[in-house]
This record gives sequence, C-alpha cells and structure tokens, in this order.
Amino acid sequence: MWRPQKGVPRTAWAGIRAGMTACRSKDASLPLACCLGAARPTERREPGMYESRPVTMAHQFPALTSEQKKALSETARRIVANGKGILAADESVGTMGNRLQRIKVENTEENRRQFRELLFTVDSSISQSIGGVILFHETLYQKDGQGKLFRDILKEKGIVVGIKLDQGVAPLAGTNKETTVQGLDGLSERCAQYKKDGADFGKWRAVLKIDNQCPSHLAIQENANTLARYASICQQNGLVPIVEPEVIPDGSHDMEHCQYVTEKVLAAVYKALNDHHVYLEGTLLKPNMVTAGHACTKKYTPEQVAMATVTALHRTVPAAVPGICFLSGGMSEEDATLNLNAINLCPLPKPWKLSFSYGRALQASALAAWGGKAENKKATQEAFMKRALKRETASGS
Ligand SMILES: O=P(O)(O)OC[C@@]1(O)O[C@H](CO)[C@@H](O)[C@@H]1O
Repeated sequence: MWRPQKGVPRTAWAGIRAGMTACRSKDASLPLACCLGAARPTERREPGMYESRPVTMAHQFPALTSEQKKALSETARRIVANGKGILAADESVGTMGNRLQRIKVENTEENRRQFRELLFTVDSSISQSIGGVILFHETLYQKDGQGKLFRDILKEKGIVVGIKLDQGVAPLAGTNKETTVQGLDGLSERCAQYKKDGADFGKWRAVLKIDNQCPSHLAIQENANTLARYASICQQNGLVPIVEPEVIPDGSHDMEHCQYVTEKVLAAVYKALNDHHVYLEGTLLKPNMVTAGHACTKKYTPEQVAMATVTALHRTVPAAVPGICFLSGGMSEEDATLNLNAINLCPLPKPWKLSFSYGRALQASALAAWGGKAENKKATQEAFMKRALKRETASGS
C-alpha cells in the first residue's frame, strides 16, 4: 500500500498519488509525468516545495556555506551580465615582452604600466562591454600617473578585478613535450591576500596540444585535476575561478579533430570539478573555440566554427555554469569577432552566456596605435574602445 514518506510535501504526494491511481485506472487524460511522480500541471506549486524534497546522499561535509555560494554566483553573473566580457590584460612579463617586441618597445615595468594605464583609463562607457579585467601580479599593485591604483580605477567603473593565479607550465616527463601547470603550493595564501587587495576572481590556464599521441590521457587527467584543485582553493577564498583548459591551435589538424579533442578535455575537466566539489554556479569557463590548426589547409566559415564549438560545449558543459568566455588564441581581431557573433547566433540550445575573455583580440590594434609613444594616447584608446564595443554577444537561450 502507498504511504507518504517523511519530508515530502503533501502537495507533491498528491500529484504522485494521482499518477499512480491513473496508472491503475488507465486514465488516459493524465500526463505520463504524473505517473513518474511529478505534480499535475494545473496543481499549485508552493514556494519551497522543491527545496524540501528528500535528498538521497546529501553531502555530509559541505564545501561552502550558502552565503559563500551566493557571493560567488553573483560575482560570476555580474562579470558576464548584459553581453559583457573580459579583458585579459594578465600577460606575464615574458608574454608581454613578446607583444612589445613586435612594436619595438622595450619590455620594462614602466612601459608595461604605461600601456595598461591607457587601457584602464578609457571612458567609463567601457563598462557596458567589459565586465571584468584580469591582471598580472605586478599590475594589481601599479598606479596611474596621478598615483591612483589601477584596481581602484577599474572598480570605480563597475568592472570586476581578476588575477592570474597559475605560475606557468612545467614538463610532464615521458610525454611528447606535454605540460602541467605550476602554482598550487601556497595558492590558498595568495588567494586570501589577493582577495584583501581587491581581486574577486582568478584565472588559471592549462595548455593541451594536438599532436602525435597528444593530448595524452595523462595530460588530460593531470590538467583537469589541477584546474579543479585550483578552482576549489579559489572558491574557499571567495574568488570566482575562471577555468581555462586551452587546446592550442598549433598544428595542421582539421576542425573536426579539434572538436573531438575539445570534447574529451572539457568532459574530463567537468568530471574533476565535480569530484572536487566545485560550485559550478560560481565559476566561469574560458575555452578555445573549435577551429582548425593554424597550418591546416582546409578553411572553415564562422558558422562552421560556431556549430562545432557550441556542439562541443553542449555535450560537455553543465547548464549550471553561468558563462563561457572564449580566449582568442591568436585569432585576428576580425576573426575573433565574427566567430563569436556566429556562436551567439548558432541555433543549438545555449544555456550559458557566451562571451569573450580576449587578450590579443582586444589589444592588438591598440598596441600598434600606441607604439610606445605618449602622444598616441588618443589613437590607442580609440582603437581599444572600438574593438571592445564591437564584440557581439548575446544572452543564452
Ligand atoms: O589567447 P588570448 O586571447 O590572446 O589570451 C588568452 C590568455 O589566457 O592567454 C594569454 C597567455 O597566457 C593570457 O595573457 C590571456 O589571458
């Protein structure tokens, strides 16, 4: 005989009982869902009804309090609200050196500061398209010409401040030159300090390559686990983790191969995040778009890239993740814009915000316009604003 079970609201049981009766009496007017325990569609659903359903195997040792979860998910959603994206201005000293070399500017702390001052002091309307800026350690503590901290300038514009937390790659011995990421030692202490110093999100970039025997099972598992461990530490310290597993576009592989690899990598990452009890609503994903390798002779349209990218994400990224912010991975500014636009127009279900976290695709024109000369301030800021405002993003469906 059917008996109500403890902890289930009476109204829910009424629906289940109606369904069971319908099964017995073969009442074809009742929807099948009633027989599977759902309430009848016309039945009033009371607030809190779902929260009080019995949870089998409830987690005994919650990783975060509800207040911590609320704060993390609010920050994550704020960064990608209303089609906004992220400016990745977190180039390490070495990477910034490569960018400056191209415009024949010396890689000094002062030159890096001057260029970044131009980006951060553009008109406040930039906050309509940029919700977050990722900084490198040195930049979090730098100031503008008037002595004002960059982080305060950004916050006053309503932009969320983020910090690069990984400390670069290290070789995985016995593989075809694959890597893991360093920076877990002391990470909790660094996160706590950065939080005090105004950062509200972090970034950790893992690199996977497509080549002979690559990415190996070891590289996929090691990088997924390291990303998950980083994400867990971030959340414990009140920082929203940006999870960046980049499948790099070096090589002659076609787009289909990139899709296959991207799906394997993302599936492993979300399994690891779950294993580490990471709260997905308080995270953002920063993936590569699914494209052919730079040396591939076959060319693909933005619509093909969009379909392959959204298919890969749709198969692997839970709907609980609030936003997916693509890296630009060496794409031209134009291609990065066209591809992102096509991704947002792709007719597949898209339960997340789809936006950008571009480094090169937001800064290339601005760097070229600057050329290391103070008198190019106006041209530099105009070039940056033009790019930032051109991003085409839209909310998930
Ligand atoms: O690929 P992009 O859009 O230029 O940059 C993406 C990115 O993750 O990679 C760079 C190198 O680590 C970082 O500076 C940046 O945040």
